[in-house]
Amino acid sequence: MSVPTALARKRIACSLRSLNSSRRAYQTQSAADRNVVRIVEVGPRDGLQNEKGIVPTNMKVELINRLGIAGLTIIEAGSFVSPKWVPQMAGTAEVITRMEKLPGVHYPVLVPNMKGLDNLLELLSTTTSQSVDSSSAPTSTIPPTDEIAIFTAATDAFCLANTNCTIEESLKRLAPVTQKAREKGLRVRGYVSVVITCPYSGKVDYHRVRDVAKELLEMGCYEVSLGDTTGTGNSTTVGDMLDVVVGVVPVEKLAGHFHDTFGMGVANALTALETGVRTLDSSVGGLGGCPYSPGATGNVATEDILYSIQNSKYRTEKKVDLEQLADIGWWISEKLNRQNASLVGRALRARKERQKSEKD
Ligand SMILES: CC(C)(COP(=O)([O-])OP(=O)([O-])OC[C@H]1O[C@@H](n2cnc3c(N)ncnc32)[C@H](O)[C@@H]1OP(=O)([O-])[O-])[C@@H](O)C(=O)NCCC(=O)NCCSC(=O)C[C@@](C)(O)CC(=O)[O-]
Repeated sequence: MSVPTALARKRIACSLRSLNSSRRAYQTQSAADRNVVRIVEVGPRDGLQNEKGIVPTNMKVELINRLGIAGLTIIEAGSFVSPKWVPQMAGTAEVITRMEKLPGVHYPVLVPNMKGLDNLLELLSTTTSQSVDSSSAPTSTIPPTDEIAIFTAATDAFCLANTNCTIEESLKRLAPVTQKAREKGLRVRGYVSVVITCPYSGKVDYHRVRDVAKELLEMGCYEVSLGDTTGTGNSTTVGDMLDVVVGVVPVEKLAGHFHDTFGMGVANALTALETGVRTLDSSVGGLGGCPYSPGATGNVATEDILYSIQNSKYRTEKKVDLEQLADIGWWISEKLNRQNASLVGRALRARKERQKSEKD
């Protein structure tokens, strides 16, 4: 057996420390808490950013409002990115100003650089939206958002295509953004894209995923979402990737973000849950795709994730009305003239129609 080098010994010690701290945090939670799954609904952002046409602001606002009423508590509302790069997100300032801000619901927005953060901060300094309780009149003013999401990738090729800079440059760009956002009281979430395969450079080195995720956490992100942007992962590759990452990054700080290109989204989400991940990103009706990941389809559908954990040990913190969510999936799919990509949404509608025709 070979003797580990000093660097390897340091890495092992570091992994053990991280595992022990994860284990301690895990042991202090009750079994019920451990099985609470946070859903981050990304439909209004990841879902709509890839649409061919421009989605009207009214429709975006209605989508966000309906998702909140259905019980979702984290709804990614849009992006403060360059409209030259992603024109579909150009109206985000108006969207987050006009949406109904439900108490207890968070509405993060994507920010790629200091310009995006400054634009958001300017908006926050001048705007507050009404806190609306469905049972009463507006009660107080709450800022439209309390959270940003920054994003980078596990390959330089994707990072360049998506944000015009290498991973290293993006981390340098994002560090002061994170610091300033935190100083202004905003929470910061991080994304690492292409954690399984890259559309430009192929198979991804999972150690790179691990190192970038670690840097984002050290920078000040409270959580890092691992994106299978191309949707090529399966239970084995996602499990292998998580094994590498979780050796160094505490599992409770990770989220899974699975695109459903090969129909593996639910399987990958369940693999992530079994590994200890408790936050999953998904989009209603399986909307979406990344403009810089050719051929990739939308995120795994929120309806499919919720159905997959029904009658299991897992539950969401707040009850989400699955029937209502499925109706939203149908509504937005029809409005966008696209196929509803949620199999659960389709099955629920078919059942409803059968029941109706049996009654008639
Ligand atoms: C990062 C940049 C800006 C660099 O793009 P760049 O061209 O290098 O930037 P620049 O600084 O040279 O600016 C170019 C122009 O954009 C303007 N600009 C510059 N920044 C902003 C801003 N924030 N807001 C508004 N305008 C901005 C800037 O003012 C300038 O305007 P001009 O002087 O030519 O008129 C660009 O590449 C960009 O915006 N990229 C975003 C791409 C994107 O949104 N991709 C999708 C989101 S990531 C994703 O979907 C993956 C994820 C998160 O879901 C996880 C997964 O599935 O993997």
